[in-house]
Amino acid sequence: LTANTSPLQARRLRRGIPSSRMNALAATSRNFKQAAKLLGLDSKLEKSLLIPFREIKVECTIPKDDGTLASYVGFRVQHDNARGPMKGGIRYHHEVDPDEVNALAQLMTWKTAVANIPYGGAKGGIGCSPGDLSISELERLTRVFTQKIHDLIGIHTDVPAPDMGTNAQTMAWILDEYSKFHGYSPAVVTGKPVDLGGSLGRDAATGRGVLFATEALLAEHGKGIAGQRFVIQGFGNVGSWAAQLITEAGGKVIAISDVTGAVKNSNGIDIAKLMKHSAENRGIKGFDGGDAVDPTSLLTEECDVLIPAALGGVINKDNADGIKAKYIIEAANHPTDPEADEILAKKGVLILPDILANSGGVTVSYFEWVQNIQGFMWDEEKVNRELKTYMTRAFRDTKEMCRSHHCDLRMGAFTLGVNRVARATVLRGWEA
Ligand SMILES: NC(=O)C1=CN([C@@H]2O[C@H](COP(=O)(O)OP(=O)(O)OC[C@H]3O[C@@H](n4cnc5c(N)ncnc54)[C@H](OP(=O)(O)O)[C@@H]3O)[C@@H](O)[C@H]2O)C=CC1
Ligand SMILES: O=C(O)CCC(=O)C(=O)O
Repeated sequence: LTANTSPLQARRLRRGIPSSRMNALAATSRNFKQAAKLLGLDSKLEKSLLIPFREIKVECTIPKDDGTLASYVGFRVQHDNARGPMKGGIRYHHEVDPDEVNALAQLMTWKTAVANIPYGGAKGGIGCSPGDLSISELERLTRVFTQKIHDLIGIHTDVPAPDMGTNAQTMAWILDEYSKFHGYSPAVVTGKPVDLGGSLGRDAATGRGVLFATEALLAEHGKGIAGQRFVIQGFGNVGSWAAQLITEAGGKVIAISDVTGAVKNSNGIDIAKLMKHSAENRGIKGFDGGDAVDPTSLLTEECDVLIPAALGGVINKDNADGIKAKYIIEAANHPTDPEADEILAKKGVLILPDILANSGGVTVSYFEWVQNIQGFMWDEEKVNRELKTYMTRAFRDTKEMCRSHHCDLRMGAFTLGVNRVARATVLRGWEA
């Protein structure tokens, strides 16, 4: 750390995250522009696709439990609605900033198009540390945020869902607060509790989608999940489900980290035991089923498959050269900077990009919304079966774009998503 190190860089360095990550919006827009070039998009259409539909910034002031007032900034960026209502999660994290929310909203537009579900893209967030707030403070914050944005979201306009730091309970509060203004509206959010119309299988969906996408990629190389060694960064909703399902499928998870620490066991970590430990101790730290390792070295551990399932920008020009995995499955959103992409491509590392790899979550959110609108509940087997069909098709369509546009998997997915959104935009008549 030097005198010039910003507070954000300092926090990241202490957690072992290289500080030289690119600005999230610059990185995402760079990938978009490369895809637009490969597709030969009209320059005016290109420009219009990049500009968000609407950016909302609200001040959320709540009384804390101790009677003092606290103020937080909330964002919702609605990026594009050419293919349907805008869709995307709401993140509670101290690093939430407008550029990152913008980038994540844009990624949602391409992701829903890659998954071929009838949505556009959006994302929201509140700059706060959810772990430092009590349950009642979190509820008050969520309700105030909903009061500020309720007339800009809706079943056919913008449908939020959970992301980092939020969960089914957060969605239940949004649903309740929104319903005070608009009448009972379960379809206004997805990822809500099953008792309130949530879908069976949504909680596991992103992790399960990661499993299906990984299976599809490995199968191309004559491999299966069984026998592969996995390293996972993040042990929240996505990371923990991915770890469980990979283990059930015969894969060996040899190292995992969360914000409290990292653990390694070359014989394979007992995930059920780690889940119990993590729930009882609020994190991985202190787990005795392996050796505690430095979280800084987790991403460069020797393994077959690396799954970042936490923050953005963690794989960048500082550490890309040290990565030893043969495959990277992007369960997190934008974990890899474009500069790292170039380094990893030269090393022959294959990257399954976020907008394909983690699209299982939004896909089952779509199933949830459909069930709410139909007033009919699917069984979990049907949800998982349909999810597999959607993930496999998205992988196949991406590979087809790779072949026709002579590009890697990231550009295959970007060209697929951008092309579908561009087609819908032109069909709707974008130039009056
Ligand atoms: N939830 C969903 O359906 C979807 C999520 N995603 C993406 O997946 C990623 C994870 O989201 P989700 O699982 O929902 O979030 P959660 O909040 O449930 O979990 C995040 C996990 O990341 C850990 N983490 C935070 N910072 C670090 C760090 N510096 N090093 C290691 N681990 C860290 C957290 O640790 P701790 O708990 O100790 O703070 C926690 O284990 C995000 O990028 C999100 O955008 C993508 C698609 C859908
Ligand atoms: O389930 C959803 O609607 C969105 C999930 C999400 O935020 C994401 O895919 O990044």
